[in-house]
Amino acid sequence: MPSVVVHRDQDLLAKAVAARLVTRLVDAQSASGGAHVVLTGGGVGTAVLAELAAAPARDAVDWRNVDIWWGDERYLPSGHEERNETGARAALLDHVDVDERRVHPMPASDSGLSPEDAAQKYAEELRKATRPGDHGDVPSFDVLMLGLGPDAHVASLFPGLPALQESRPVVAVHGAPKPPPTRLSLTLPALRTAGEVWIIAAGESKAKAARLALSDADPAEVPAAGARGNQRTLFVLDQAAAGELPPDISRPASR
Ligand SMILES: O=C(O)[C@H](O)[C@@H](O)[C@H](O)[C@H](O)COP(=O)(O)O
Repeated sequence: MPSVVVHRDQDLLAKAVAARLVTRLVDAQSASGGAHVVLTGGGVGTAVLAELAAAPARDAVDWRNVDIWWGDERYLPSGHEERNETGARAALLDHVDVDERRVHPMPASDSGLSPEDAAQKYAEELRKATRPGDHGDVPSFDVLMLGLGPDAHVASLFPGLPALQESRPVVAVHGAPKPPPTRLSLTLPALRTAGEVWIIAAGESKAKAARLALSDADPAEVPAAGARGNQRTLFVLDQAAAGELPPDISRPASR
């Protein structure tokens, strides 16, 4: 059963998730010597990274010992301002001492690869990073962050699209309703290899999606309902996004 934490507003939510991420990465590094984190695009996901860059405890994380992945990417040229990688670098990665060999952006459209071949290339990069004890062809991500669309999409898994039926770990997405139409995305099976999945959403426009995502709805129609970690699933919402949840779980953590 997913847990739900509600914060007063979007700004406090981003700060609180940044603090939670520091602790999660430090705990993972202490336990296993390294950490695998999957970043998300979108406004809230990028705001979390910016708050992390500014967080006093930021450098409690050994940034050279973190593998950084993406849950999805817009299929645009490298460096394009709309790429999730571009936003993540500006918000955080350019401000911490990461080991570039362990930063794993999804291929860009100027790679010369078709979206399908780009997806296959990323799947191969994921497979090469697996360690003994991982589940299948994807590393056991310590934490995988997801933004939430008003239609309950996560990553680039949009309701009704074929990507939701995929068993492969990475797919090309065409005809995405959120521009740009061509994207790359981890699939639900790949998301589920994560120890912890955090779904992060703010704003009234996400309230219905959050309610549906917490139900046992069909992931083909409500993709976020299929986004579950194998140890923990956490919804971190602001009060507005929690507005359609029962009072006993939509109580804010702080006023
Ligand atoms: O590439 C993307 O657009 C994101 O991966 C997407 O899944 C995003 O996280 C949600 O659409 C929420 O976006 P907002 O937080 O900006 O509402």
